Amino acid sequence: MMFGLAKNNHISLRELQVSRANYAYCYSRHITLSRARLFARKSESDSNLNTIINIPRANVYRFGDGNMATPIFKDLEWTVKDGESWAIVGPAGSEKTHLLDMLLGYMRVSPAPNGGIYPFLGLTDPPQNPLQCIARVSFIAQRRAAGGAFYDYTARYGAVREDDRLTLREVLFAELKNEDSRAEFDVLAEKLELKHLLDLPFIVLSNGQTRRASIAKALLSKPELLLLDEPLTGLDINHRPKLIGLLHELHETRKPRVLMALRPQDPLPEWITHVALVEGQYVRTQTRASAMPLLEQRAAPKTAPVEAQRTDGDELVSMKDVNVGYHERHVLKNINWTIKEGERWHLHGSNGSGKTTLLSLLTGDHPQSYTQRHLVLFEKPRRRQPTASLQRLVGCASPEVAAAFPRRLGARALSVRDAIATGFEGTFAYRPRTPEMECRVDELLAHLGPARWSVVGSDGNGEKLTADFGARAFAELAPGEQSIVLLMRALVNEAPLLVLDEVFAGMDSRMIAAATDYLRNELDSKQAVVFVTHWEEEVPWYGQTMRKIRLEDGQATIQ
Ligand SMILES: Nc1ncnc2c1ncn2[C@@H]1O[C@H](COP(=O)(O)OP(=O)(O)OP(=O)(O)O)[C@@H](O)[C@H]1O
Repeated sequence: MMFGLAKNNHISLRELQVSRANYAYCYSRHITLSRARLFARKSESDSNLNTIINIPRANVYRFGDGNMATPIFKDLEWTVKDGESWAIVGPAGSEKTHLLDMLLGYMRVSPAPNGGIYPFLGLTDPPQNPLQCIARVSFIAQRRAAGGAFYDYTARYGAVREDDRLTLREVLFAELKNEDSRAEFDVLAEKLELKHLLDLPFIVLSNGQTRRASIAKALLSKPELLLLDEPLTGLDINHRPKLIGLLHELHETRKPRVLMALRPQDPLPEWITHVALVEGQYVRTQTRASAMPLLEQRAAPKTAPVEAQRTDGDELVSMKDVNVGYHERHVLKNINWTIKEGERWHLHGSNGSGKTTLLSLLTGDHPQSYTQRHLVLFEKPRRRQPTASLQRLVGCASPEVAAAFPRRLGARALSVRDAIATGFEGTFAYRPRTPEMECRVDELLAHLGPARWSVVGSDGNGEKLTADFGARAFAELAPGEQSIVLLMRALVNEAPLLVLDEVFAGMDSRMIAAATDYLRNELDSKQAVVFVTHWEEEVPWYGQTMRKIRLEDGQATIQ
């Protein structure tokens, strides 16, 4: 439930004003030029008329940066013709996001392409405004998602009264332009498998359900171009091909054209004909055939087997016939599950199958954890286990924690070190630290800090890089950096149980490699882990003795 529906909501107001001003200027210039071209164009070739994206050769800067500053992208040359199907692929989430920002007008392209980035929008009279014709849906964690204060993500677990919350139907209906759009709405709800969720409060939708709803909302606004930032993140294995098929269908009919940013390890959809490979300051644009060998090289490295895990530990969690429901809706049905010391679990199942709900019982976040007949957590029935103790006994990183974590700026901003150290108590507030705590934070920063994953980390300057990173404001970090800091927060207390839900979301390949290495080699053999991902090969213990629990429609199968 962390993904807001507002388009581009991670852009600050200042940036938005600047870019709107820039767009207003470009748009009026675009209108003047396009009108002139519209009449002159009869003599132009068809191929010019079919240009969707046009950047002949340019550097790309942040607004406010002069031409002498280091560009975000250098010598970018990119032309997209109508009928071509492009994907932006790159190991670093932030670089792909910058390229999408540029397409949205949030970066300065120098020299500005004659007639604007999107010549095809200038073909009508009057020309269309790019700001209103392009929609972006982003699935990576938003940099300032929670703003300054912590918000109570557990509200979702209450039995929300359905009449006092905005339903999914209401959220989507707000996008309908007229009565005719109703029929399209029905088709879209069917195709994105949202029909059965329409009358639920929007707040209770699972991560995957929220992502599908975000796409529906963007499509109902009828853009000419839909930009999707890592659309496969958090989608279950069945929904991925369905979504990719739907996007293909839309792209073929140009309703709308689709451009998505993918990770190198995501399968490249069959219908993609061209790839813009983003690495550092350079974007290499090429055909699918020439990009494939490079993509295969860059896919996340497979993990090799290490030692078998222990199976003779004490019980940390015991659930018998656990049920969770809201009115007549049963979300968990008679779950029996025991977690012992040292066990490594992969929890998986379709979107909406109940994984987050199950984990919220372990972390004590769910009010119905108190009413279970048999839910024993760390040798005590849940009712006798205070929530504050559970917060210390369970190290947790999840999309919910990421969305709720405070992102204050200014005097009360949490530094990276402060943010990691909140994990000692499992809270979200600053706490003074003992020298031992400082040492533990140092240890984690050495293993998981920028010296391990930053592109400038290997030049012998690791200590300074780590120290500087530790002092930075958490709220100012890129989304992938925030994700790895929140993983460190979950690990810092060396809790007996770790709950790691979609922890790699938004991380770059190098960060994932460092985190995988830590989880495989540095945990105490007594620590138990529940790892949640829709990508089995991402589980650090993939291919080894690993326990699996699968949820389907609220029922568990232990494998
Ligand atoms: N308060 C509530 N009232 C009604 N239904 C709810 C409520 N909270 C959650 N649900 C429903 O419970 C189901 C399970 O949600 P949950 O978030 O546990 O799924 P999940 O397996 O974690 O999914 P995902 O993989 O998409 O994150 C969903 O269908 C969701 O809509």
